[in-house]
Parts: sequence; C-alpha cells; structure tokens
Amino acid sequence: MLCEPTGSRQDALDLQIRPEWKELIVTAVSFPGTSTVLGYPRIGPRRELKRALESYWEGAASADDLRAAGAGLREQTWRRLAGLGLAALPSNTFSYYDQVLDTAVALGAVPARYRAGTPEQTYFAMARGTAGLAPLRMTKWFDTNYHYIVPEIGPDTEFGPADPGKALAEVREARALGYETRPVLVGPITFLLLAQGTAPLDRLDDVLGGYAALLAALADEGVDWVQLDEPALVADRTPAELAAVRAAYDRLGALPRRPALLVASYFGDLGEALPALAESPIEGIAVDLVRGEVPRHPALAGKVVVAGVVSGREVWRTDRDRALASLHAIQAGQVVVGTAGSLLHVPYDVEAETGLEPALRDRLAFAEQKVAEVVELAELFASGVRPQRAAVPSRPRESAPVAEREGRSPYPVRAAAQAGRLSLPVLPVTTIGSFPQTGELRAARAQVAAGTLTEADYEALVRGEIEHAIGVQERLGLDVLVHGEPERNDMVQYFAEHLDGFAVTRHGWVQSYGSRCTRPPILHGDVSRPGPITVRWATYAQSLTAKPVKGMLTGPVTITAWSFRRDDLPLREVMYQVADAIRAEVADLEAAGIGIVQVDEPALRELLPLRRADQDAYLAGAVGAYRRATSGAGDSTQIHTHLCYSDADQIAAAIDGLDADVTSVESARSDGRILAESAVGAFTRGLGPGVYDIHSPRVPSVTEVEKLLGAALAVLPAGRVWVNPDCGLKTRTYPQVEAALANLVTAAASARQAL
Ligand SMILES: Nc1nc2c(c(=O)[nH]1)N[C@@H](CNc1ccc(C(=O)N[C@@H](CCC(=O)N[C@@H](CCC(=O)N[C@@H](CCC(=O)O)C(=O)O)C(=O)O)C(=O)O)cc1)CN2
Ligand code: MET
Ligand SMILES: [Zn+2]
Repeated sequence: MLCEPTGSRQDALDLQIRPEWKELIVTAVSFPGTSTVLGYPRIGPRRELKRALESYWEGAASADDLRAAGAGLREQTWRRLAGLGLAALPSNTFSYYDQVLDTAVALGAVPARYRAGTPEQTYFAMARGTAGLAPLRMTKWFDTNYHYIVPEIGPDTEFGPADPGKALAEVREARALGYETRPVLVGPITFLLLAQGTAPLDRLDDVLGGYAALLAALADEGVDWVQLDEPALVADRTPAELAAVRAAYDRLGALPRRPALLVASYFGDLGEALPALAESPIEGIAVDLVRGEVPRHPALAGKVVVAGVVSGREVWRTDRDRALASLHAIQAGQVVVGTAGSLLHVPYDVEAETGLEPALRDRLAFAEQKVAEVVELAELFASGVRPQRAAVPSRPRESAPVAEREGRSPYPVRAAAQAGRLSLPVLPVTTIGSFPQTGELRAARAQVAAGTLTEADYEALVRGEIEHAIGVQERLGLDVLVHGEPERNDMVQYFAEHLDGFAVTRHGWVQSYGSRCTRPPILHGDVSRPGPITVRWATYAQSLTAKPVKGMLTGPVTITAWSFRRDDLPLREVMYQVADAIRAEVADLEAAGIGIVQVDEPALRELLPLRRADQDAYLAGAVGAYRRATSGAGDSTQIHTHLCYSDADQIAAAIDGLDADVTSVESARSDGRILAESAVGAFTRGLGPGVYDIHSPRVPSVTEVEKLLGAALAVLPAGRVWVNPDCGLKTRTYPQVEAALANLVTAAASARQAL
C-alpha cells in the first residue's frame, strides 16, 4: 500500500547537508553484490523440517538426524539462491523453531529454569515446555500469521555469555559450499521491544554487550556484513524509543571490531526512525518499498540501501515498472535490489502448483519466483532500464460503503432468551472446536485427493470421528459439545475450498510456528457461497447427544487475514464479501436447529495496522464484517467468538464491538494477562479465559486449572465465566486431551461448589 508523503519527509528532502552530516557521509562500504533477499523459507519445500522435528520430538530420530536434516535444507537453500543468480546470500535465517528464540539464545538470554540438559533440550524446553516446565510465551510476529517465542527479559534477568555458535556454524557451513554469507540476527531494539518484562529497554546496555560479543566473533570469522532485523521500527515509536535506536546504533557502530551493519526494516515505512538510523554509523539500511516510501536523507549518500521492491508478504508478481521507478528514485551510496522483508511468509515454488488455473498461476510469484524477480530487477536497474510507464499507485478502487446489517436485541434480552433455551450450569465447560486430527484422517484426505479412497468412505470416517469426539465429551461431562472439526484440513483452507473466489494450493506451505504450517488460500475473485458448508456435520453431531452442540465457523476477518488476497479491492469490501457467505451459513445452522454458533476471529488483532493512524479504520471494517456475519442470528441463538492471543487490551473496544454473547481467549499460556484490570473490563458479556495451554504437550493439573479459574472468578461475576482451553485441540493427541479435559471438568466442579 502506498502512503502519502508526510510533512517530515518533505522537510528531509529540502534539507541542506548540515556540516555534522559531512562526517557521516563516509565512502560507502560496498555491499557484495547488487541483489539479495532478507530471508528465505526454512521448513523445506515438502516440509522436510517439520517431519524431522516431529520425529525428533517423538523420540523416533536422534539429535544428529535432526541436525543432518537442517544442514541438508540449508545447503539446498543456498544452492538454489545462488543458482537463481542471487548475488548476496543471507545465513542464520534457518531456525529449528524461531529466529527470535535463536537470538535470545545467542545473547545468553536463557532463563535459569531452562538451563539443564543438552543445548537441544534447553532450546526446545523454551519453545515447547517439558513435563515439568511451561514454555515461554508465544505470540504473533507483527501483522503476520507467524508466531515467535517471547524472550523473557526482566529487570533482574541475568544474561549468560553470548553464544555465537549457531551463526558461526552457518557461516562456516556455507563457506564449505563455496558461499560467503551475511548472518542475520534480530536487532537489539526489536528484540527488547518484543521481550516480555518491565520496561525492557532498560536492559539495552546489557543486551548491547551481547551484540558486541557476537559481532566481534563474526568479525574474527572474517564475516564482512551482518544483518540486524528491526521491523519494530516501522511501528509508532516514542521519543525515548527513538533515542534508544540512536544510542544502540551509535554504540554498535563505534565498536572497534565488527562487520559492516545492515539494519533491516520491513512491514512498513521507517518514518521517524529513518533519521535515527541514517544518522548513525551503520553501513546499510534495508527498507520496505512495497509498503513504505522511498527513503530520503542526505546521510544515505554514504550508505548502502537495500531496496525492498519485491514483496515478502504477497504472492502477486512484482509490478516491474513500479519497482524500477522506486529504484531510480533512491539517492544512496549504493542501491541493492532486495525483498521487503524475509520470504519466510510465502510458499516455496509456484511451479509445484500444477493444479492451479494457468491464468491465475501466471499472476503468482512464490519465494523462488521472487528471487528470480529480484535478480532480474537488479540486472535491469544496473543496465539503466527505466520504467516504461509512470508508476500508478496500486490503490484499490473505492466503491460506495456497504451498509452494515443489524438485527439482534441488546445483550440482556439475548442472555435471557438463551438461558431459557439452553439451561446451562454456571461455569459451563466447553472447548474451542477442534479435537485431535488423527494421522488416519490426514492420510484419508490425501487418499481422496489421490483418488484411492472414495468420498463415501471418507465421509464414514469423518462421521466415526465425530461419534468418537462426542462420546469423549459426554463421558468427561462437558456442558457444551463440539463436533471436533475432523472434516477440516484447516479452519481457513476448508472454508476457502467451499467458497467461490478462492484457489487453494497443494504444496504452498508457510510456517506458522515451530513445525506447524498452513497453506494460505488465494482469494482472487468475488467471494460467494455456493451452498451450506458445515450444516451436515453439526446436525450429525447434535443427533448424537442431548447436550447442546456448538456450530463452528471461521469469521470473515480471519478467513481474509489468513489468505493471500486480491489488492484491487479495499480490504473492507473483501471482508464484507466473506462476511455475507458466513452470514448465510449462520442462518442455515440456525434453521437446522443449532442453538449455539461460534464464529472464530483469532486474526482480528493480527491485521491491526502497525501505525496508530491507520488502526481505527481497520477496526471499524473488521467489526463491521463480523457483525455482518453474525447479526442475522436470533436472540435465542448464542453467538460465541474465539480470539487466541493475550494482548486483547489493545483492541478492547473492537472486541466489545463484536457483540458476541461469549468470547473465549488465550490466557493460560500468558499467565492470565487478559484478567488484568486493563483488559478484563472490555468483556461485558460471557468470557472464557483459557485455562489449558494447548500449544504445549503438557497436561495441566487440577490445581493449576483451579488457580487459573480462581483468578478469573476474582475479577468476573461467576455467571459470565466459561471454562475452556486456550484454543482448539487439533495439534494434541487424544490421551493428552482426555487427561486435560478431565482436569478442567474436575476443577470447574470444585469451583462451582465453592461459589
Ligand atoms: N490457517 C491457520 N492459521 C492459524 C491457525 C490455524 O489453525 N489455521 N491456528 C493458530 C496457530 N497456528 C497453527 C497453524 C497450523 C496448525 C496445524 O496444525 N497445521 C497442520 C497442517 C494442517 C493441514 O493443512 N492439514 C492437512 C494436510 C495434512 C498433511 O500433512 N498431509 C500429508 C499427507 C497425509 C499424511 O499421510 O499425513 C501431506 O500433505 O504430505 C489435512 O489435514 O488434510 C500441520 O502443520 O501439521 C496449527 C496451528 C494461528 N494461525
Ligand atoms: C486458531 S483458533 C482455532 C479455532 C478452531 N475452532 C479450533 O478449535 O481449532
Ligand atoms: Zn485459537
């Protein structure tokens, strides 16, 4: 998206070169080549890393097996990038789990309680927990569907010695293959701003000591350039934070022994942070020219600018003229053609998608195609090719605002109608929707696709799974049951497969967290619903039990957010089209006698623009879409929603605006932050703060659940509290789930007694 030039930018343009800048405009340290990417997918073109990790975690493979799989993938990536003609290769963009966690380990920021066992055991304990130890928190990486591990940096955190081992090993590994690389680390400001703890910037000095040690070790290894990723600089930053940016890079720049520094920004425009970086003694700055503007600052004359003209977030082919226009507009010591951010968030290769309609496929570029685009643009730019037409801002065409639909009575009226219809106990126990996805189900879907299993046999298998899930819930004594979503490969892809306007991929995997991946659908046309999608599964489940079964839908914001989407329509209109499809599905569920419908919106927070100035318009559109999807429901139909992250306080008003009767949220993995006074006030209707962290294989004890429930009951009236896990159970196994849910039911019973 293009932004209007801001006043401060215009001023920067008009500035004369001040004397103090003269010394900053040193001769540019040259960058090793005219093309690069800031990062690359690492899960493997066929999810080789996922399989290696999961076998290692299951105990079926050794640490050596896992290391060999990692080395193979790294080699394959470097060879491919070089083979495509890319000039400057990054390293340390591979990770066994997450790059923020890797940086924490490199900085020695390993909380004492995890420091036991082998390095692998420590690493995966932080990421996933152990039988006795909860993992570190995990949350969304900026406005993506990728999750990072939140470093724990408090006022008293003791940093161990810096550990450059992984970065050095990758440099050596690439060198053995004949490649000099540029190691990538998360930069100090982003690292601290993403960390959990009180005023983490207070720890800047300690952290910079760690970076200094890492940089020295890399310099000793003969590394010429290091990339420090600072996406946090494209969000609004306070004057104190901007001062910290200057202090940090002044200090790192002044180190006597270090490689040249490329500070990489992406996901938006640097804005106020540009002068802070440009005026510091670093050698290069990477900018996002897909979402941001051409950077202008006199001190850039002495620096390398890596121009992110190829999107790391979308899958459309790059507009060559627009990219060339941006490249020619940059005034810098050296302009290098690059990607806007890492390619981590797009799939590997469009060529693998033989099932896509050729007309659509021709418009797409995945990671490999994007590398080829970077290389081609670098050649065109070097030979002085100019854009053939004036760049037209790719602004979506505006159309008349669509009226929002309203229909439901105020909450108290609805709550009374629902209480009469549902007669639930106080503290009702429920789940978020999915039950474990068995290997048998996944294999069966693959067989249907391959034509070796009939639809009828698959259908019978799904019905059997529903019976099983209902049986388990009945036996354990849950109050509101779910059918368990066995028919869904993914909560978004499944709907995309049943709606018009979407295409889905076969191999288009993108890492979501750890070994978990999704295949984001491609929303390329007008969206509509050819027919009911979930009704037969929900009614089948309801036919098996006298307890209420909750219908389960994914909301319009989330379906839109977790798809690659068209850019020729405003986001709001796209979301409204999806909302109308979901609205029809809600109506059909209701007509089929389903009394509770959950419309999940875990991505509501995710698409929140990084700049405050853009947030209200987005939230109005997102809330409008949700209400459009749900406001057709009658008063006695209970509408639930589910959001799975803890920083709900930032969008409290919007969550309230959804007007759902019951909201379930992640809470267990984030120590009940949602129950803090600042957040809990947002929930004026039913609330289910998660009491079971489903992202970890460990089973919470009854006491643990009781504690979390007690915390909820201390701040909320019991009549509005629900008992549920943090999120769906699809990534867990049945034994884990049954043990955990039994503990939830027991804890709820004892909490009811105590009321
Ligand atoms: N889109 C999306 N984003 C989300 C979530 C989500 O559920 N969906 N949840 C939050 C957390 N993120 C998550 C992301 C992925 C998964 C997840 O479990 N993904 C599965 C894949 C799901 C899937 O598409 N499964 C397909 C394909 C399964 C498969 O691997 N098939 C094999 C063949 C079958 C076999 O023999 O196993 C193959 O293709 O090779 C299916 O079930 O049909 C995985 O990585 O394992 C969980 C959480 C936030 N973002
Ligand atoms: C990422 S939110 C997941 C909600 C979905 N209903 C599930 O249980 O899997
Ligand atoms: Zn969830």
